[in-house]
Amino acid sequence: MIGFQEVTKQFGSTRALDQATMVFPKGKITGFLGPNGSGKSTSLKMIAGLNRPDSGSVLIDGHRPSVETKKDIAYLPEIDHLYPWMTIGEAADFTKSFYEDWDHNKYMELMDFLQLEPSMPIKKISKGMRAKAKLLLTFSRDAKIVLLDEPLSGIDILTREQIIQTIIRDYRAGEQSIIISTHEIQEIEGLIDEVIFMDRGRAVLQGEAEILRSERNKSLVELMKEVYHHGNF
Ligand SMILES: Nc1ncnc2c1ncn2[C@@H]1O[C@H](COP(=O)(O)OP(=O)(O)OP(=O)(O)O)[C@@H](O)[C@H]1O
Repeated sequence: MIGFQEVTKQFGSTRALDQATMVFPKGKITGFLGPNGSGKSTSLKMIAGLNRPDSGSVLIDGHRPSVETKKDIAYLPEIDHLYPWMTIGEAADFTKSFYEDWDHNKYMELMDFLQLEPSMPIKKISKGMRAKAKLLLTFSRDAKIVLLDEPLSGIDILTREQIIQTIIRDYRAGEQSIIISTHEIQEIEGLIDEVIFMDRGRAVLQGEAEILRSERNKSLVELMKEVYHHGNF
């Protein structure tokens, strides 16, 4: 379980997180939803150990983010972080050198499934292919925690479908925790067990997707519209 307890993070005059309290349950897929600037990327970076709270605490199975917790986390950032001068195969070798949980068989299978080739130069491939290459590197590890920051953003519909299938393909329910940040809930509604809605640096609604749907008799898309258009629920 990953828990945020009253976490605040300020960048200059911008409060990215404002006493955010939320729980990402273990072994589940959590949809981490919210408009631009609501604090999703800041939260994921905090779990990945790339930034620290100004106040409050973040605990991953009871431990503060550290070099040790990083070993169990596969993080797919929103930005295009692949080195353009590498081929996909070189980027894979580079990633592999950092992590003990690299699974070569999974890498080969996913490469085939995503219709990528190790010899493809990153600077020459399309945006959709780069998104798939990022996913390939993330899911070729057997990480206990997978953080996907906007994995579908700016990607065409067929590639989106492939990305969703990749997420479902090897997911180890109960063992692996996946957090997917997005503002496009439609694509992931069928995939997620849990949901957290962020607004202005706070988690404003969270819970099991199925329970929220039945309690409120609404789809998550409708619920999202209600949360963000009226600001109360
Ligand atoms: N390193 C930084 N320096 C300055 N401001 C930052 C930094 N990182 C985030 N912010 C600001 O903090 C706020 C929250 O940003 P964050 O990226 O966490 O939101 P988000 O929900 O992920 O949004 P998006 O969907 O646009 O990525 C924004 O106003 C953003 O501009």
